[in-house]
Amino acid sequence: MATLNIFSTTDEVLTGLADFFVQSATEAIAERERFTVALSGGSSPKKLYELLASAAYKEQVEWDKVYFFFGDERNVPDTNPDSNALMVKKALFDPLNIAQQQIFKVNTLHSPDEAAKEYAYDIKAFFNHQEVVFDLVLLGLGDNSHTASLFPHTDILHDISASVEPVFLEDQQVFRISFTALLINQARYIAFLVYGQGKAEAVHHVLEDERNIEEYPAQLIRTDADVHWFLDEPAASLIKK
Ligand SMILES: O=C1O[C@H](COP(=O)(O)O)[C@@H](O)[C@H](O)[C@H]1O
Repeated sequence: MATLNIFSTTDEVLTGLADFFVQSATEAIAERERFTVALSGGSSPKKLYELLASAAYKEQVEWDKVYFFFGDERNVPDTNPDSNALMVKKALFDPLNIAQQQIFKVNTLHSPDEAAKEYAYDIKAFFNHQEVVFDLVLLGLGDNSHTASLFPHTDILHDISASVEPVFLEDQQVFRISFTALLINQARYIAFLVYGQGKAEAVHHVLEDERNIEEYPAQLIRTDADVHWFLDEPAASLIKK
């Protein structure tokens, strides 16, 4: 069973996850002298990144030993307001002066297919072509139960490689580039950040409904105790068990 951490307020959720990030980083650096983390995008995590860059947290992590990746990216230039890379640059990388060689971004100047292949290669090369095991993968949850860019009824849900793939979203007529579920599931720790009443139904479907990955893709993510959900009470309000 995944570990559920439920807090009263959004600020408490963010602090809970920031503390978990620090703990995971400290453990990884002590054991392997580096911390590899795949970041999530979208609307929810910006506040987490700002918190990690704040005075309260910035001295708690050896940032020069942290290597950053992106679990998914929009197929837009990294100057576009929709870019996950731009959001993280403003919220985390620039305030902490993270060196470019610690940041592994998707090259969205290439076609989605090429960008995904190139990113998969860069990741494998970073891990010396051994099994890719991130220390931590951060995830969000869309109100349609997508996570990373594993969207309902897309081909990537059936991908059986631990890799990076392009995803076409028919309803929006846009591409994204995303880790596959298998790549995410190889991580040491996985943490979901989910807050707000608007996410309550998705949380219930993913954690408690019958398995239906076409409708609830986040059910593809493993559910052992090293998968930590950080929720506020509104987002957790439809959890029955
Ligand atoms: O894991 C992720 O989830 C979000 C959905 O989060 P939201 O806060 O925007 O609702 C997703 O779109 C994002 O790209 C991804 O990394």
